[in-house]
Amino acid sequence: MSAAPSIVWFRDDLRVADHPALHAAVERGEPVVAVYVLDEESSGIRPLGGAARWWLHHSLASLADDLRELDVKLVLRRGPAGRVIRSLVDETGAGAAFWNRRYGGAEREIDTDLKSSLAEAGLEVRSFAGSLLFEPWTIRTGSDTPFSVFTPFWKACLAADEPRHPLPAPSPGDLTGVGGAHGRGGPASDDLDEWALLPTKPDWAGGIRDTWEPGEAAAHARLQEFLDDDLGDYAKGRDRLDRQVTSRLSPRLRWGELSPHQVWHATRERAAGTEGARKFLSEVGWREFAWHILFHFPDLATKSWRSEFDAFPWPRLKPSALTAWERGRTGVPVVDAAMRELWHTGVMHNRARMISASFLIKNLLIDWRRGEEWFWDTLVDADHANNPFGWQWVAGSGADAAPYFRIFNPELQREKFDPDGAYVGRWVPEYGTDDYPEPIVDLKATRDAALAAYEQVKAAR
Ligand SMILES: Cc1cc2nc3c(=O)[nH]c(=O)nc-3n(C[C@H](O)[C@H](O)[C@H](O)COP(=O)(O)OP(=O)(O)OC[C@H]3O[C@@H](n4cnc5c(N)ncnc54)[C@H](O)[C@@H]3O)c2cc1C
Repeated sequence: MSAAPSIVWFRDDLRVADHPALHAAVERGEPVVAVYVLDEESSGIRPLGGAARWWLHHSLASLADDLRELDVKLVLRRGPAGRVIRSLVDETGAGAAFWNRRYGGAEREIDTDLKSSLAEAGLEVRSFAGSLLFEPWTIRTGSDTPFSVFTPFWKACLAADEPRHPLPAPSPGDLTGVGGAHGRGGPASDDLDEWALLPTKPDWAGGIRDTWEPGEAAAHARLQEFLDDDLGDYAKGRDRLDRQVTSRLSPRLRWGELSPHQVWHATRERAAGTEGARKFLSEVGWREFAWHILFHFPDLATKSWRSEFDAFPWPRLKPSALTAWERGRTGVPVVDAAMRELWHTGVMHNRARMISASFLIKNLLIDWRRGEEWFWDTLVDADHANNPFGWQWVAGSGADAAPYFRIFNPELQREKFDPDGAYVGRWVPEYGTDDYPEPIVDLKATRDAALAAYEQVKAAR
């Protein structure tokens, strides 16, 4: 035995169960250095938004506790990830480095460079599939191209080998940290509090704190609760704004407190063949689809996936309209309810995301990128793929997107999906009183203007 430790680099996989990289370290048998790197410096890395930083803080604290139970200290480091990991290798004399794959463009570049330089230096370096059910390069059309339409994509996924069964969490005694019991003497770590991921002046996170408990244990508890109580209603009830039947697992999947493999198998074991399970897993399939699109089109957050949309004549931005939308003061009640739900809880119901995004793009005629950035900053589940994918889906410029001319009427959406007004009543209690503003735009006139502007996209095709 060489006793040269194994580095396990945690990224968007803040869990100890079904963690293939951690599992590989257990199998290798040497002491483990577990590390998380806050990288806000490498070129092309998108800095996290405020709500995401809040989640990250708490999820890291929870992971550190879980690793401590396994006798391993979570080492926190900050800086360009490639450089940080290389210096940790030098410091610890590591003989191996393991991580679960990332699929964004900049992240892949960092990981590929690092993999080859560490391998050249003689380390055993291995990466694993931990965050997606199907690797993006494995799901291809009959003519060997990536899919651009969801239904055949998901059919191809379902026809592929079933995703692997989740790996167990290591037990106490399976691992030892570098530096003795609980890794106290191991490599130095930053102090999580000093990263200042939590808001202080002002502390706007009260509503988010009341809504969520980040961490792997809470993620599993919610998965079980969803399967017990809500899955049966999911297929019929998932679009209703006034009911809570969706899983609310999106931040768990975003941060990897749960793996999609765990979700897949738990759902199938409980309810395989039911309508609820099929529908729910196909939504998890949309997450796969968004990530596969990002893998093949890394500029998804900034560039139109369908390039003819570059011709869209966005008018000059009216900052007051953008601010009214962000603050939930547009005078359109379902949009305002959605935007206030987002600000207060750090998430928004999927249908509300579609309605509020459509309103921004097609009634306020504001570029989808402005909306995407606001969601990026305010969502606890702000996801590199799902967020820009969702925005481009609504804008019409994305893969398998809603046709541009299909413009949501927020009033009809409210009647259909919040029939008793419970959702609007909860978030916009002053609706119907003199304190509530008049709509900032005329829905019909702005819809017509949006359709007229769209003619230029059609001409560019
Ligand atoms: C404009 C817009 C922006 C969005 N931004 C994000 C984002 O930043 N992060 C994010 O996770 N989702 C995003 N979505 C997708 C979707 O709204 C959320 O995943 C969903 O509302 C999360 O709630 P849930 O966990 O209860 O979903 P459930 O209905 O229980 O679905 C289970 C899981 O499937 C995945 N999923 C469900 N719907 C979608 C979808 N349409 N696209 C991709 N994956 C999906 C999620 O991981 C979700 O947790 C966005 C959608 C739109 C229209």
